[in-house]
Amino acid sequence: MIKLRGITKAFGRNAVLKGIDLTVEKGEVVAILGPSGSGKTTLLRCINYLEKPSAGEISIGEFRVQCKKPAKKDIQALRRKTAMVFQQYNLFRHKTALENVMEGLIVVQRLPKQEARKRSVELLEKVGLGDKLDAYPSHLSGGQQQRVGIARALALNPEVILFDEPTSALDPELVGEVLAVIRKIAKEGITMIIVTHEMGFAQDVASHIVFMEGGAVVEEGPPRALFQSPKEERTRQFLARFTAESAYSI
Ligand SMILES: Nc1ncnc2c1ncn2[C@@H]1O[C@H](COP(=O)(O)OP(=O)(O)OP(=O)(O)O)[C@@H](O)[C@H]1O
Repeated sequence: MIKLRGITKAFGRNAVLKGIDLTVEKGEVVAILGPSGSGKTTLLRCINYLEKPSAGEISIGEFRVQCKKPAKKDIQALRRKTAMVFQQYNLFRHKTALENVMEGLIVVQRLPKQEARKRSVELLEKVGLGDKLDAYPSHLSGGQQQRVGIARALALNPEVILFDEPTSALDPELVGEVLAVIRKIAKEGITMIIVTHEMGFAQDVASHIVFMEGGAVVEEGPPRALFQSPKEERTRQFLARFTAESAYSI
């Protein structure tokens, strides 16, 4: 189980996270929704210390970090327990798909090269890229690069995978293939926190939805309740805006 308590983050005078509490059960898929600038990405980045929270506490199982004064070893441990899938993929440009996935297994998990290779091939096959092992990122579509990013995150065998708007950099026709892979691994019981603007996907895949605005959690609950009968006016307005926009784009 993952527990965030009182996560606070400011950039200068801009208070971006105002004491976030969140509990994610093992195997749960949590989608974080909210308007642009509400702090969704910052929250995700705080969970694996790509951003340093100003205050709060992060627990993953028995492991606990006090964010104000974390020990260096605790930050390293936190990073090993969490893997991030980035909006812009963040692959090594000069490494092949296979080498990108192997990297974490060799450097972080210290697996022997042959073992790392075998596991990476399996993971790339799992995300449908068994025929692209030796391709460099520049020869892969955005959707394929993101699937390498997902294989790389899975390779680390983390307690939770953090997805930061995994499809928002993709051309519309490539979104489906990435969402299909995320759907597939969600069914395997991997704990995930997904920041997304894909409402249909969130509704479909997530077991729990969190709606954020202005650096705070406004409302959270199961998808059905939150989408069909939101309690808060701000959630209602946000969802109504999205529904109107998608109707317009059709
Ligand atoms: N590195 C940074 N330095 C200064 N301000 C930042 C930094 N990163 C984010 N912010 C600010 O924090 C606020 C929240 O940004 P964040 O990216 O977390 O929002 P978001 O909800 O993920 O938005 P979007 O849906 O547009 O990605 C914004 O006001 C943003 O300008």
